[in-house]
Amino acid sequence: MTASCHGTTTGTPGECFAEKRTVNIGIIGFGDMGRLYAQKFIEAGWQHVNVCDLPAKYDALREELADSPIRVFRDGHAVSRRSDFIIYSVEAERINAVVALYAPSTKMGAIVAGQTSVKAPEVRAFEEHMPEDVNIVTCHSLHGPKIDPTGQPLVIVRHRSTEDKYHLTVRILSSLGSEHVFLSYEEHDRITADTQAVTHVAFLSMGTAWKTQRVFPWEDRNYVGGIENVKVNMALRIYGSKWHVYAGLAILNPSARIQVRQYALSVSELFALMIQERKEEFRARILRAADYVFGQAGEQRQRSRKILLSDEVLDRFSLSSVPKEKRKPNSHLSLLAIVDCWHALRINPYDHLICQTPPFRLWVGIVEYLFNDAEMLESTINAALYDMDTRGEDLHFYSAAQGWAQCIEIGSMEGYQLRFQDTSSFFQDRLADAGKLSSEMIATITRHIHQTD
Ligand SMILES: NC(=O)C1=CN([C@@H]2O[C@H](COP(=O)(O)OP(=O)(O)OC[C@H]3O[C@@H](n4cnc5c(N)ncnc54)[C@H](OP(=O)(O)O)[C@@H]3O)[C@@H](O)[C@H]2O)C=CC1
Ligand SMILES: O=C(O)C(=O)Cc1ccc(O)cc1
Repeated sequence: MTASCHGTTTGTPGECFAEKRTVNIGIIGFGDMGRLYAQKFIEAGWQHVNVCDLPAKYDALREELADSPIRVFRDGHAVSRRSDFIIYSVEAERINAVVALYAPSTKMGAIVAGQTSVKAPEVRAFEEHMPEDVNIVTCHSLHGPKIDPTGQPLVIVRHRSTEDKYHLTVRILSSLGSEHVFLSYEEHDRITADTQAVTHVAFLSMGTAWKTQRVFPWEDRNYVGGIENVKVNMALRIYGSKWHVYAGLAILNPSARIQVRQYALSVSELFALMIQERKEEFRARILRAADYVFGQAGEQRQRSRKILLSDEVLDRFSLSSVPKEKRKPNSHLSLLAIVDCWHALRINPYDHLICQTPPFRLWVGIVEYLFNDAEMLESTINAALYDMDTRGEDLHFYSAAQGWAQCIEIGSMEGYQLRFQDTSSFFQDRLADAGKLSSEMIATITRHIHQTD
């Protein structure tokens, strides 16, 4: 084994060959993310990857993985006893119960990590149930299971660890090829409350608003082209995913309520100004928020832009066969409200790009697109105040956003599930197409960003 595999994180996969033959990696929860991680560890040359799901799935998994180097065990006890590094990749809502169950079987001196999207409950569970000799270095991949982890952010939280176990963890996680972001668990939860929980509320509310109007947005010329494509593709992408992922990260994150509450308040206060046609107040509030988030518009009335979505990329990814017509003015209440929300909470979304998920990157991208185009922003403000078609749509968006925020506020997982499934079943015929198209859109935009870095 070379020196670089001892106590440093700089060893290349080749240099760490010996440790890849001896270290046992464990994964408890062989769902979408557990599978992705197991595959990546095997591809990187780790020879002992031990996995389990619920005992009831043991036989089926053994059969499925009969020809795979991944080793299947009956339960988390069997995985924990033999593994040096163990990742819990289960539903956030279950993390405490699952950790409590398997913690006593953890190998002495091992490292435990979790993949849940919210870290406070996970760290609490590890602290409460793990023996004191166990190291806690946890992680969170900020992308879904169908996205290539290469270059995507991977948060690593060193919570309680010796130096060598911490570096071993980083070397193991380097197999994913992601960009490491080192944070405390509190920082992680504060930032992801914005990059994930609030972003999802905006897209979920768009979906619910379309559903209550019985509108399939890909059939409606108002939702075709430009930033509308991002709204439609991302909303449907979320509704095509597992509800527990979104419910867990919103309801169990202690910072999410504060931020979601402010987003709902921003929607509500802006909507009140709109329907009262209080133009001066409304316009001044939007521009103050814009100055805070994007800086003062300079001589060319340009504000700062970092994501730089192009018209060509935006127009390329449409679910619709309806031709794009001249852009119809829209209030973009969802976008105005997020800038107002960032302003109210003194959040700089560009600082949060360190924890960007694909939907957040696109969200910031379309917001800056709107706020950078002075003409479009003025027509948006006018539509918000005086366009009666837009007002009807905004009423539905307003109601949906309040409903989602209340559901998160009261912390109802069941309510979240019912609301989520109610809207996703309305769109069910197009969810698969939207998932594919949005992944292509994300891949194109990721390439574009890396080329312009
Ligand atoms: N999907 C995503 O985009 C991302 C998800 N995450 C987080 O990663 C975690 C896993 O998500 P994901 O893989 O998508 O979810 P999945 O539902 O696909 O996987 C979770 C798996 O854990 C199993 N499980 C539950 N209890 C136990 C147990 N006691 N022992 C062993 N296995 C158990 C579940 O079984 P069953 O289904 O029968 O309950 C399921 O197969 C979540 O906390 C999520 O928030 C993080 C980043 C991205
Ligand atoms: O749509 C996507 O790609 C996502 O952003 C998925 C996602 C869901 C939960 C996470 O904790 C991280 C990423």
